[in-house]
Amino acid sequence: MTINIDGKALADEIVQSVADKVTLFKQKHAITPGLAVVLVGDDPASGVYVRNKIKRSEQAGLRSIEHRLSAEVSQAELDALIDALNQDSSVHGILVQLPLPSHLSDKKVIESISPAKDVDGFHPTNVGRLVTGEADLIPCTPLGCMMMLERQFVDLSGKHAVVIGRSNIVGKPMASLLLQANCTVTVVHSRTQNIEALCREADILVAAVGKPLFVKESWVKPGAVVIDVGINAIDKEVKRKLVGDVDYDAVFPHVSAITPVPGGVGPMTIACLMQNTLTAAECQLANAAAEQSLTKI
Ligand SMILES: NC(=O)C1=CN([C@@H]2O[C@H](COP(=O)(O)OP(=O)(O)OC[C@H]3O[C@@H](n4cnc5c(N)ncnc54)[C@H](OP(=O)(O)O)[C@@H]3O)[C@@H](O)[C@H]2O)C=CC1
Ligand SMILES: Nc1nc(=O)c2c([nH]1)NC[C@@H]1CN(c3ccc(C(=O)N[C@@H](CCC(=O)O)C(=O)O)cc3)C=[N+]21
Ligand SMILES: [Mg+2]
Repeated sequence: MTINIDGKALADEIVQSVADKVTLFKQKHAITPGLAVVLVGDDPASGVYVRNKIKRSEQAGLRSIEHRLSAEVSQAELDALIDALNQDSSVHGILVQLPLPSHLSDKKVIESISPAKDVDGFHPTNVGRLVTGEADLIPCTPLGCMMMLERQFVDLSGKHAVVIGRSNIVGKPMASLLLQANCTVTVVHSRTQNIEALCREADILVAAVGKPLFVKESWVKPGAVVIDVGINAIDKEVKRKLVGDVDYDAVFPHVSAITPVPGGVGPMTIACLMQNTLTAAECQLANAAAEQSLTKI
C-alpha cells in the first residue's frame, strides 16, 4: 500500500505548533514577530502563493506586511525599501519573491537582505552556514521536504538520495540537508548522462526540475519514497491545473510513499516560512540581549 504524504495536513500541524510558540513569545516579550513580503510586478502564479502566506501568517499569529511594487521599479528604489526593512525592528523576516523582472538583480537583492532577517535562507552567509550544518534559517522548500522525509523514515542514514535539479533555491540546499542527514547523495541535472538509470537507484527521489510529469514509472526503484517539488501550471480544458514534476498516477503503484501536487511540498514551504519567521525573531532578540550585556561590561 502506497502512502500519499499529506503536506497540507502536516503543514496544519506545523503552523499550529508555531502559533503556540508565538503566543508564548508574545507573552514573554510583548513583541509580535513580523514578516515583510516584497512582490515586484503582478505575476498571476504568485497570487495564490501570497494569499496562502497571508492566511498562514494569521493562523500562526504573525504580523504580515506586504509591499507590492510596480514591475518598472528601479534597482535603487528596491534597494531603499530593503534597507528600510533591514532597519525596522518590528520586521523580523524579509522575503522578496523571486525571480525578479529581468532589469533587476536577484543576486544583488539577496545579498542586501540582512542575514538575520533572511527567512528564505538564500543569503551567502546563510548558505555557508547551511553547508557547515550550523544554520538557523534553512531554505523553506528543502526544509519542508526534510520534515516530510523524517516522518516517513525512522532513520535517513545510509539511504541513497537522488535530487533532480541543482538550483540555488531548491536542488543545492536539498542536497546539503540530505548529506547532513547522512544520506548518500547524487545530484542530477540537464547535463547528466543516464539520468533515468541514476534515478532508478534512489531510495529517496526528490524532483525539482520544473518540467510537468518529467519522472515516469521506469525512473523509480520499487518501494522508493518520492518527493515532488515541481509546481507546473498546465491548461486543461480552459481551467488552470497544477501538476508536479512526477507523473503521480503512473509512479504511485510502484513506490512506498509519494507527495501529491497540489497539497504536498507547497503547503510545507509556507509552514516553514512561518517557522523561520519565528526563529528569526527569537535569534534577533537573543542577539540584542547579548549585545546589551556586552555593553554593560
Ligand atoms: N513547492 C514549492 O514550494 C516550490 C516549488 N518550486 C518548483 O520546483 C521546480 C524547480 O524549481 P527551481 O529549482 O527554482 O527551478 P530551476 O529552473 O531554477 O532549476 C531546474 C533544475 O532542473 C534541471 N533540469 C532542467 N531540465 C532538465 C532535464 N531535462 N533533465 C535534467 N535536469 C533538468 C536544471 O538543470 P541545469 O542546472 O543544468 O539547467 C536545473 O538544475 C519548479 O517547478 C518550481 O515551480 C520552486 C520553489 C518552491
Ligand atoms: N523568495 C522566494 N521564496 C520562495 O519560497 C519562492 C519564491 N521566492 N518564488 C516562487 C516559489 C514558489 N513557491 C511556492 C510556495 C508555495 C506554493 C503552494 O502553496 N502551493 C500549493 C497550491 C497553490 C495553488 O493552489 O495554486 C500546493 O502546492 O498545494 C507554491 C509555490 C515559493 N517560492
Ligand atoms: Mg532577474
